[in-house]
Amino acid sequence: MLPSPVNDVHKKKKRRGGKKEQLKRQHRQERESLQDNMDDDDAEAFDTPAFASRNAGAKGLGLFATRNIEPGERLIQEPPLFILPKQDTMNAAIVESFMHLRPEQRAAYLGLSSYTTCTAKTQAGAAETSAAEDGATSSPDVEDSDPPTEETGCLAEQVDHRSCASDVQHLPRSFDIEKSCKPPNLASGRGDPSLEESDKLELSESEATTTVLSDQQPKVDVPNRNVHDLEDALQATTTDSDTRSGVGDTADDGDQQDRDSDRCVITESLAVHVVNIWRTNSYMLDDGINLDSAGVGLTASRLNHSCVPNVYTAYNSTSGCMTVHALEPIAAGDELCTAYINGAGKLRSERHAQLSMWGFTCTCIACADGRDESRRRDIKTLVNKVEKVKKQMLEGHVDLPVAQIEQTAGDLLDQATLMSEEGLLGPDLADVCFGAARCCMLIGRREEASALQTSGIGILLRSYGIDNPICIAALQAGDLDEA
Ligand SMILES: C[S@@+](CC[C@H](N)C(=O)[O-])C[C@H]1O[C@@H](n2cnc3c(N)ncnc32)[C@H](O)[C@@H]1O
Repeated sequence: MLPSPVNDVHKKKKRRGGKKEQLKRQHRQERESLQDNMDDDDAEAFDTPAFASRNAGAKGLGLFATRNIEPGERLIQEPPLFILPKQDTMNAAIVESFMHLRPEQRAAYLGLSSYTTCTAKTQAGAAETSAAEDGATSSPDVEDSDPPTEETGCLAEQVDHRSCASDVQHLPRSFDIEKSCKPPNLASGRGDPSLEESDKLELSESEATTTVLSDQQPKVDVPNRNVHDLEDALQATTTDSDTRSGVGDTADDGDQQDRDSDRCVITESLAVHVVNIWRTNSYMLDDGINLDSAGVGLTASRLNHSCVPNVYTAYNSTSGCMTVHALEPIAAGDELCTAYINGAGKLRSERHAQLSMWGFTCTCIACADGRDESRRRDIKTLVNKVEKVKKQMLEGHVDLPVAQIEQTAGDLLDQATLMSEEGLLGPDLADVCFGAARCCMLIGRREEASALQTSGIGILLRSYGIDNPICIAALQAGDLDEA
């Protein structure tokens, strides 16, 4: 369209519309160019990842920084292979989701490490052996780790809210936790001779039978030996169907070929392995509001645990991606570690009890022998102390005595300081800041409240990234400029 003189005059008039307009335009341009730069940086960051996967000694594989990393840098952004609602993380749902993956995804999934907490009724030994053969360096001798304090190895307090390795509470009602989830020595029958074969059931009868994801019969008869055999068989199933199709296939043949290559034969042992991989690698998909879904991300699955994590794993419910962000500066060569559990207010023995679900004893800096635990103990005391008041405030009690709110503000500030000193820099710290901000606000300490709110938002931005709905909501609620 040719420029119209009328439009031109109008534009000029508009342009002359005052300095305010000009400033606004300038700001908009600055914002746009900043956004462009950010996009470029992101593209660059994902072209050349800031980390590489390599051997992490006794931990198996791990992810290590290949260059210096800034706090808040997004390191991983990947859609989970599959997601399950938390209340549905039954074995059958896990196995079914696995069967619906594409063959190459199934192969990648089976390449993840698996700690054998659960074994098949008829194959207790085989499943355990296969996990070890599978390079699951995460399956140490149980004698080496803290012994579980109950015969089952599954304590109520081992149920964590961050990850699903300890999803025992979400197993089907008919599922007997006492019998189903055992450390490997018990499961294999080696550790407890009194254990009956029937006690070794992991999958319920209906879940454990051979299942075929196709209306046709499997072309490969899968022997119940170990997971490597099963993987080979799985591979053979797809290869067989691949080689069957020849030149000159019709479109129908193509469809048939697609269906064939999707075919997946599941035996009891493979099903158990699939479930154990889920238990070992799935994350609660923390979108900052709900923790009611879980998923497995191929890259994030290689992150090992530290009780002083330097990265945070989250879920962006808008993009549908799992994300991993740096919580602090990470030097080239350092390992990227996330926290499998929420261990802020927990002492080493409590953390270790929870982590036994993944089959290792943590040796991170916070777990080192002789490490002074007084700071964690103080955090624990404060967490318990403020819990009641926090609950009352969340329930909308505005008539709390000022002295009590002042005391709570002080306690939360102390907790935030201790957590920062302990290197606990994730969203839990943000929660403490927001709690303290709310207390300060209630007693008229507005400036302090605003500073705490800003710190909390900064932590959320570093942990989740600016495009995560939780950050967008926090920015809308808080002070945009200061954040
Ligand atoms: C989600 S996978 C992590 C990646 C795994 N290392 C691999 O090779 O694929 C979890 C398993 O890694 C191992 N692991 C993770 N953190 C560890 C740690 N701090 N110390 C020892 N082993 C660890 C355990 O065997 C655990 O069951």
